[in-house]
Amino acid sequence: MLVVRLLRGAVRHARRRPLCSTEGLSPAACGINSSPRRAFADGRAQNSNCTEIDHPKILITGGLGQLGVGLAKLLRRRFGKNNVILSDIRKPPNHVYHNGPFIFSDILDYKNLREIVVNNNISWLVHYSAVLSAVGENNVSLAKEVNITGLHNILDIAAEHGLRVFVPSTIGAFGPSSPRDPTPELCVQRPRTIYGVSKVHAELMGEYYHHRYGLDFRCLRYPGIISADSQPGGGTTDYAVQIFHAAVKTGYFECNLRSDTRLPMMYIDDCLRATLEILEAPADSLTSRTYNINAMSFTPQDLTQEIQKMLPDLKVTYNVDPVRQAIADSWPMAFEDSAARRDWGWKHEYDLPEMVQAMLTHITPGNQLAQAY
Ligand SMILES: NC(=O)c1ccc[n+]([C@@H]2O[C@H](COP(=O)([O-])OP(=O)(O)OC[C@H]3O[C@@H](n4cnc5c(N)ncnc54)[C@H](O)[C@@H]3O)[C@@H](O)[C@H]2O)c1
Ligand SMILES: C[C@@H](O)[C@H](N)C(=O)O
Repeated sequence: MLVVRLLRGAVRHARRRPLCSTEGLSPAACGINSSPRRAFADGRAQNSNCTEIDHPKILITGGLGQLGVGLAKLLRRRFGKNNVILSDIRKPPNHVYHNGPFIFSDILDYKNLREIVVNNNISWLVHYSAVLSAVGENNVSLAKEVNITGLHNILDIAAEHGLRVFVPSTIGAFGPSSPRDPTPELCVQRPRTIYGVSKVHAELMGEYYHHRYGLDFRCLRYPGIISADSQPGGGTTDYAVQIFHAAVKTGYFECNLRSDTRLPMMYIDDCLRATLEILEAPADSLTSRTYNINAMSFTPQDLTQEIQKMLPDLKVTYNVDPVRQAIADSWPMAFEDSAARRDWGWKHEYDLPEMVQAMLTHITPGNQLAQAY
């Protein structure tokens, strides 16, 4: 009886709402959304209104990692400095603190997260908090807590408040039984890491909430991301960032993956632009809620040779880390991303030579990681 009453209330509420004219609004944004954790409990479901989608107020969780600060910069250029709030559980460096709104937010604290969303009138949520692949294998319970319990909090809050929510997945959501060269959008997903398992869980939960509650869930499976001014957070693809700093600083790098380990990779500018593009894509252009995106694939040997074209003295030796190598050997070697290209016009700009040139241009002696963090 209670459920019937609440559903009737939700239908009445949806009828009272004005029709949305903005193109691309999801059912969530247009008011047929119900949240699992509270709306069914007290009938007070809230919904985004249409103008919030044109002028979103955005919260980025886990924003002090490799990707968050760059994304905040891009989104602030597009939507205004004060409309993008970075959050994390760590203290931001001064340059980040002074560049726009920053707030403490632990995704495991549901009540605090909810207060932040309500008090700041958040309409889009970019969920970047995570424990990455290599760190996750060293601390499975932390990875379960952050990547699974934390995700549940995010999805419930997003559904409750009618938010558009972006959750990145990864090449790590595939495993040794997936086709690896290339890996299609839809295929067997049996990852062998807690990171991968938690990301498959995130994809499926987000898609379930979309169908069950109308949540505007959007997800991209990122390749390994390569960035000049932010450190990677403990993943299997970290070598592809570290090699540049070693090349410029000492001319010597010890690689923890075998020289022939081929993995899909992407320059950060392409990754962040893809994220903005999927966030802005009209809902009716999306035939899926989870997309592969691809740019390039290379081995440590390919990367070394490309860097040596500009820094011929670079020397690389190999000291394989068995944990990272086993992970890399179970991941895609190349990624198939035709659905993203077809549905919302995804197109990468950086292949290996352009990426190497951009990285070495950014990593000048006056612009080292140590100074950025
Ligand atoms: N960087 C990549 O190569 C890559 C590739 C594929 C997918 N991704 C995904 O993109 C997202 C961002 O990646 P990243 O490289 O910036 O990660 P990162 O590891 O560099 O940063 C993650 C951030 O999450 C924060 N965090 C940890 N526990 C938290 C908690 N309880 N509450 C709030 N924040 C918490 C950390 O402090 C950290 O700043 C992640 O979801 C990751 O899985 C990244
Ligand atoms: C690929 C990605 O998810 C991350 N860089 C990791 O290696 O864990």
